[in-house]
Amino acid sequence: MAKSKYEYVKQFERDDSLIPNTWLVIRIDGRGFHKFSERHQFEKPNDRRALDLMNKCAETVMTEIHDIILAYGQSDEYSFVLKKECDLYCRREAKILSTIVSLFTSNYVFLWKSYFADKELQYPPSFDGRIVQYPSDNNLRDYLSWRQADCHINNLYNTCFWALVHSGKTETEAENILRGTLSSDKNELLHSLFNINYNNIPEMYRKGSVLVKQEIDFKTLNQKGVEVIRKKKIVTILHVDIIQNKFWKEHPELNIITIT
Ligand SMILES: Nc1nc2c(ncn2[C@@H]2O[C@H](COP(=O)(O)OP(=O)(O)OP(=O)(O)O)[C@@H](O)[C@H]2O)c(=O)[nH]1
Ligand SMILES: [Mg+2]
Ligand SMILES: [Mg+2]
Repeated sequence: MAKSKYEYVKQFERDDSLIPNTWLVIRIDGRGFHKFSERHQFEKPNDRRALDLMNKCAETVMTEIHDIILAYGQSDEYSFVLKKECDLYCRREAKILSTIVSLFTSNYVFLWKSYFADKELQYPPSFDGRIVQYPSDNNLRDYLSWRQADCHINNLYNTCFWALVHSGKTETEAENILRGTLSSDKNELLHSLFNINYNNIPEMYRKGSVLVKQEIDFKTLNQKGVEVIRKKKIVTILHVDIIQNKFWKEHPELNIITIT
């Protein structure tokens, strides 16, 4: 068929292919979730239902996009890791990013009622997203360590802050008490004032959520009606340390080199 005279407009499109053989990390983050969490009366500092909803959305994304090998989530953010050799959409950045962000967001709205049966969604939430390429396994591990350390620092601070506020301090007073304190001071404050042992707080709040795929055997019937065993990958959720080597050694399928 002859080309239409309009087709030249395709020349204006940019090549946004990501470079080959690099880990791809897609991080999405709730837009204005400070306000969103207030409007929906999320529990402070951690709302289990809100986090469970985030985890379910991530699980759906991971199940749908086969190239995602690992995901890590905390607060209103999720990071998805695509394997180095991934050729999804010929590694075109906009296609990969927009698919993951929209799939996550539509699931968030679609599944809202299953997690918040008693709360109407007040307005449509949105998520931003970016893709970062990491050339080495260590870069990828440092990225994930950075996010998990961020989860820990924020959670320790927020746990102290809301314990102080719930005990009658104003938000300004709580801020002043916590200004300049070290982790050890915060642990001590929780223990001495509120009899809270920080290590007993649920691991999901302290460590965030790690999603991996596990291969399992399942029984099914083939075309002749004979029972056969097939393999399939299911997404498993963990709340574990991903900074130390232990996790990476326990998951050789992720193909991350661990230096002992
Ligand atoms: N109460 C409560 N709030 C939460 C929870 N998880 C996330 N949030 C809120 O979401 C915010 C997420 O932080 P950011 O992503 O840095 O801030 P943001 O308001 O989403 O702003 P942008 O991401 O820049 O659009 C936190 O500061 C909290 O206010 C939760 O479990 N409970
Ligand atoms: Mg946000
Ligand atoms: Mg955030």
